[in-house]
Amino acid sequence: MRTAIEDLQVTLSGRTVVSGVRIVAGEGEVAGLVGPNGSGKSTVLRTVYRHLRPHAGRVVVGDRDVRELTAAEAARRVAALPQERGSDFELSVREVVAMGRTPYKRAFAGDDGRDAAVVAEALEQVGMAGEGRRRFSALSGGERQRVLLARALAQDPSVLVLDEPTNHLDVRHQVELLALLRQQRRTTLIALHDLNAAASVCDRLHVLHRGAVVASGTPREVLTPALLAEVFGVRAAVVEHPLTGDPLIAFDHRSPVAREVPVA
Ligand SMILES: Nc1ncnc2c1ncn2[C@@H]1O[C@H](COP(=O)(O)OP(=O)(O)OP(=O)(O)O)[C@@H](O)[C@H]1O
Repeated sequence: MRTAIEDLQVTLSGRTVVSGVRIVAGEGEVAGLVGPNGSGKSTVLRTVYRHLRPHAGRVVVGDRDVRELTAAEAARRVAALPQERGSDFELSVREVVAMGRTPYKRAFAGDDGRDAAVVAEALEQVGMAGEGRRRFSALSGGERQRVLLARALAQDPSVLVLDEPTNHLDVRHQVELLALLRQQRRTTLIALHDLNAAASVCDRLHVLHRGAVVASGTPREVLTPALLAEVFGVRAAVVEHPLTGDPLIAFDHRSPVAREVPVA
């Protein structure tokens, strides 16, 4: 479902943390939010999954402002893998993933066969089939993350919101997760620190810097050496990936550029 973040402003503890943010993710598009620490990526995503209320502006999913939806309607439209990930569920893996089916249930209804099939498929997609009986609290950080992604997939949302989903994942699971997102063709908003991963998985990138969007476009348009120097304070060459043809950023780990260069 098309998702539009319109002129968003968020104020936290009296401080304007993001302002004037406009981001549109078209139907089926993977829209990436990238930017340095503290640039506002999580804050923007939190307004999409209604963890934060905007001070001004709005988030429109399909034809509805997310603030006007009931909790169940919102949960059927938007599922999130937030940065703050619970670890204290005294539940099994399967029970955690089954929580994703809640917005489809009537009060006191039990699991039906379809719910069980959706849960099983979601676990399969994240490579956790066969782990359903394990205690969630006994999993490693990366395993928990995959289970929470399965919960979001089981929610079968129109829009998926992922905040740093590759944190904690080993390289194989990073690659698998990104491939899964590409296959899904589901409208997705994703914050990523790994710019090469962002270049390979995102249709469009939106670069946040000090709470504002300073560039939007395809990865090729956006990820230029000049932008990497200005926004991220790094020296890098952008070449073509020899296997995929995607932009590939080769960082110069020996010499950062001066920070605090004003952005045009
Ligand atoms: N409750 C709060 N009160 C005041 N300031 C806050 C609060 N929560 C976050 N901030 C500030 O808002 C700014 C944006 O934070 P946010 O978490 O959105 O950035 P981010 O781009 O996701 O960062 P990171 O890459 O480090 O995860 C930061 O300067 C942060 O310190």
